[in-house]
Amino acid sequence: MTETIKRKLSDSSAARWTAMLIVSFTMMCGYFITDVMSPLGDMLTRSVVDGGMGWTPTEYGWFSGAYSWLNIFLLMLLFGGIILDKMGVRFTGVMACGLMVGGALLKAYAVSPLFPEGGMLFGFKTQMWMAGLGFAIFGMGAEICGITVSKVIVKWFTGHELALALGLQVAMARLGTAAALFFSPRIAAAWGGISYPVFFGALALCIGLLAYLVYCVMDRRLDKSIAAAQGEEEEGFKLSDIKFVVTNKGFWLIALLCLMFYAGVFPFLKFAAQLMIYKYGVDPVMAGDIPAILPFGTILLTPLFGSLYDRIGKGATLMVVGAMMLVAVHVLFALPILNEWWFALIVMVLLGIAFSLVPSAMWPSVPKIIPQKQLGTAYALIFYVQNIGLMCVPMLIGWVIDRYAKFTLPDGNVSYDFTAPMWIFALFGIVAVALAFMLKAEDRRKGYGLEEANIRK
Ligand SMILES: C[C@H](NC(=O)[C@@H](N)CCCCN)C(=O)O
Repeated sequence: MTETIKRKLSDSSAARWTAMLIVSFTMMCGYFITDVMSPLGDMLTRSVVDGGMGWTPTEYGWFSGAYSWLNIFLLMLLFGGIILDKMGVRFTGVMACGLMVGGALLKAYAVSPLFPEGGMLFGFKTQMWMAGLGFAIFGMGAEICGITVSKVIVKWFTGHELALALGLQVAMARLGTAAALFFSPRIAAAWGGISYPVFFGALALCIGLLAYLVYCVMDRRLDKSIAAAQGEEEEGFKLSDIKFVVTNKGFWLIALLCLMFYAGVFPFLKFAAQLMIYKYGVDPVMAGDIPAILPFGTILLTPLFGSLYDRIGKGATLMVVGAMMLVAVHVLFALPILNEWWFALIVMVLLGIAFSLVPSAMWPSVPKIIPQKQLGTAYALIFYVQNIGLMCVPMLIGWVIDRYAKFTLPDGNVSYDFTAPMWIFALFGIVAVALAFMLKAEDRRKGYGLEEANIRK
């Protein structure tokens, strides 16, 4: 009797790369909105007479951390992970996109002239609270979308070019960040308002939502082909899965490394434009251009390192090297040397390399530690831990700037000295290095295979 070997849709390379491109496009639009305000920090914190919005650095720090409010306090990321493992990627992805669009629109409204200015609540401007609420709703959608997209890629690429695909997805997301850093101040200056780049991003996100709906059709077909090839459905999520994940030491080392490493990158990006203006003398309209090098560099390097990991392994080593480079970068930014734009550019390129090494190895390492059935929960828990840093670090840095970095020049203008904030960022890097070494040792003990190639020969 001849047995027919049924192929899954994911065995077709055209189908899996198309799926990857579609979901990555949606994520890219999300990343645009995440950083759309980062190069506008100076505009927000300038006084109203100088054409700014008069926010304090502390308010700007709170607003930047608002991305994680609901994820942390309402445990939305954890619920998102459970919803993902229970309801699947189609329902969860569409829900997440809807939240992103709604949140982005609320944020744009809050910083537009339509919002009544002047109110105060708990010592902060109501405008900041409203923009923060929009950003918090958006952040909930963005993080749930992030874990969904990771799961989609693992679903299509396991046994194939997993790290390369995850690397390319991250690269496209970084393109969204780079576009935000580069275009946002230009759109705001050309159209005469901070809300315009945010409205533009919300529109792009609507297209991202439509793209995800197209992906849903592909996903349904993939599920049918999996059922035909395997003859049975995968077992669903159980609450005991959370216990399985949180009792795994390797999982905690990755989660804490993620917290510390990303605390030194994403929150830094929120203040990088101001660092360029006040330490390196860059013109405010071009202040986002040097930080934009960071995501641009990662666009090429993340897939490159991902493919290296796929073919020759060394995932834990890549994370150790990346974390060490993060420390070097922040120390160079902190030291009172070479306050020239070209030096800032070189250091930013180094940060781009570090920011490619760690993510390209970290995200494909999670499925080596946690089985696919619990992957949604595992990614959600890692993002949850990471969000603690994404919320607290901008608040801390904003407060440190207000308290220790702000000074008045002889001509009466306000200026900032970024030495203290940069040493704080370097400290996060040092802890990340220690964690990366511990993960490497744990891998040797438990045999997760982090140093092994991903592609099965
Ligand atoms: C893939 C990974 N994503 C995340 O870390 C998200 N939790 C945070 C997204 C914040 C966007 N500025 C990454 O981007 O490396």
